[in-house]
Amino acid sequence: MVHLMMNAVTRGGKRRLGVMGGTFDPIHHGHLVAASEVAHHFQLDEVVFVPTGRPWQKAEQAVSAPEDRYLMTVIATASNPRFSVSRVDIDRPGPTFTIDTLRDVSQIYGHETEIYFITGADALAHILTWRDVDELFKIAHFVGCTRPGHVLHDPGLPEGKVSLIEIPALAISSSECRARVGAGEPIWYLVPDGIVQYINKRGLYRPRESEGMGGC
Ligand SMILES: Nc1ncnc2c1ncn2[C@@H]1O[C@H](COP(=O)(O)OP(=O)(O)OP(=O)(O)O)[C@@H](O)[C@H]1O
Ligand SMILES: O=C(O)c1ccc[n+]([C@@H]2O[C@H](COP(=O)([O-])O)[C@@H](O)[C@H]2O)c1
Repeated sequence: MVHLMMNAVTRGGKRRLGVMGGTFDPIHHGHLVAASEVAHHFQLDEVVFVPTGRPWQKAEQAVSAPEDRYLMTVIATASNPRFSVSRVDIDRPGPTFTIDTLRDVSQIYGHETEIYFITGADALAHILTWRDVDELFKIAHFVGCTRPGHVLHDPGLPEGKVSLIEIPALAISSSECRARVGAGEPIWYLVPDGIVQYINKRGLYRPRESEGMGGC
């Protein structure tokens, strides 16, 4: 079910592009289901996943190499013809701001494209802290996905610029996946099979001494 905070999203026969930004460390089925549900409800022609380069609000935490996160995103989305992955954020030097993501994407896809920025309810709650927030709402419509454990307390979002969509609850997070791998617990079926294999192959999320001692 879709809860619209505005009554209608303009259509006008334009191409509709979903943009899903995230750290994707690693990408998991929560991300993929959210993108799929938003694509279905808003009849998006394509969803482009954009792994962050340097997520400035996660500066305090260790984040895997951009190239690993990019490759995992490619692997996870490869089987869906409507999903693609962009390098714009990982190739841009400096901290990642969504305003730059949206400017780059709209330049690549052209101004005849309506952009829907897909994000979780947790991220949306902090959107007013994002760089050039007023400009963001001029470039894209924002779609906030409900996420288990996160209730959106409207921080004062502009009317008509944001929609909320309830998606099937998948209580998965990247941090939980990383913790499970670190503890030697399985992440099969929380992430696509190819991601389990990529994490094993690259030894991601493991304490150094246990490297090579088994699979996820
Ligand atoms: N299970 C989920 N359901 C719905 N949205 C999700 C889910 N997991 C993540 N998201 C959303 O996807 C976007 C990108 O998420 P991100 O890459 O930071 O993953 P994460 O699981 O939130 O990571 P971490 O646990 O490290 O914070 C965010 O907007 C986030 O809210
Ligand atoms: O533009 C900003 O200031 C900004 C601040 C925090 C997060 N974001 C974006 O929000 C998306 C989700 O981020 P994260 O860290 O929850 O994976 C991702 O595309 C980030 O670039 C953007």
